[in-house]
Amino acid sequence: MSRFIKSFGYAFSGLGHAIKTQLNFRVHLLALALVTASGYWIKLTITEWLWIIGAAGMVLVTELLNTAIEVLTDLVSPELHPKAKIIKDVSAAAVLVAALTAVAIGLIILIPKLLCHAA
Ligand SMILES: Nc1ncnc2c1ncn2[C@@H]1O[C@H](COP(=O)(O)OP(=O)(O)OP(=O)(O)O)[C@@H](O)[C@H]1O
Repeated sequence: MSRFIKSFGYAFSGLGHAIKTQLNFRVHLLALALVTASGYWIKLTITEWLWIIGAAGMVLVTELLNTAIEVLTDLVSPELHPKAKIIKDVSAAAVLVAALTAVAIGLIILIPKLLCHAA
């Protein structure tokens, strides 16, 4: 049981590292806070919340994996290397695709509801 609890500690330590070192991760958390506040204000349905949670989770997970991949790349290839560049660029592209998908989902859900609310 204590090993199980310890593994949570390691995971939270990783989360703390990403929050401390990754500006993008903090920006994603801020965006999530804003979407959550707007979601409460415009009273999203359960289905709409599920889409928002799924999209946000996908962005945060890819950002965490990107952070891990960057650190691993720096560890195994401290010197500049064309393959290290590809690894980091493709990993960053994964975050970009996840973020663009989340923005599209967010806009499709939020814009019509915000317009209805404002009218
Ligand atoms: N070892 C390397 N060899 C070749 N190109 C690299 C290497 N390290 C970084 N690069 C290039 O520089 C870009 C930025 O690298 P960097 O390590 O600063 O990543 P980053 O995304 O800015 O990380 P962070 O979010 O931690 O600032 C990479 O996407 C890659 O194109």
